[in-house]
Amino acid sequence: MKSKDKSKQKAAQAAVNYIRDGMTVGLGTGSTMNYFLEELKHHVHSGLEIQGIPTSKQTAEIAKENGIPLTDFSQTTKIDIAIDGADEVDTNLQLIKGGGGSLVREKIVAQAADKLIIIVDASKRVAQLGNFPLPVEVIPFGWQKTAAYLETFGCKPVLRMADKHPFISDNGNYILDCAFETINEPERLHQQLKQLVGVVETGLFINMADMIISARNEVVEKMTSTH
Ligand SMILES: O=C[C@H](O)[C@H](O)[C@H](O)COP(=O)(O)O
Repeated sequence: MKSKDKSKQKAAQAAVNYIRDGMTVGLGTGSTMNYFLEELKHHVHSGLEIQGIPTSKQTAEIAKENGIPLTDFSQTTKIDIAIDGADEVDTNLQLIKGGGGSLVREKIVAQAADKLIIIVDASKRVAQLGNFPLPVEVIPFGWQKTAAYLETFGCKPVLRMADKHPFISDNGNYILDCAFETINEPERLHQQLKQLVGVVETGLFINMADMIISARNEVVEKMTSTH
């Protein structure tokens, strides 16, 4: 296993310790989360009783294959904890997410959860956000116009493609990957972009993470938020 994968797995294993019997658990999306689902599967098979809320069709499928029980989000009154990956994490626990295109559902589930734990390999930790192009989910209608407005905020938006066609999110939308030179004020930028008609959501997760669990090979580090 490559060192980055080992690190993702270590962080995922550390996060499973926060899951208790009876919890409703938000299940994020991505390769790091897949390690978490693998780990959770073992605990469920050993008797851990949880209900999962998947943040994507992909995660729902993997959870089902692994025998992890899922529940209907619309009928859920409380999510005790959500676990998810991230593309970048800064020193204030602000995040860029959406590399896998699931940012909207991830953010809805994270917002509904009492606690959000982010699991990453340590290479995702940065002093300042912005090296990773910011995913912004947009309505397909007039996306070129939305992209032009986004550009005025100092980025180069690129329409995400999959097999020579625009990538379509689980919500039927497009993703514009917006490369900024750097993001100095993530909260302000998120608010500004959110105001544009056509923007559904940005991949900036501001003041949402309660804990970051990062790993470099065997070494696991935890950062907790004060917000
Ligand atoms: O849309 C995808 C998510 O925000 C992922 O959590 C994020 O892209 C990190 O994915 P990975 O664990 O594969 O690096």
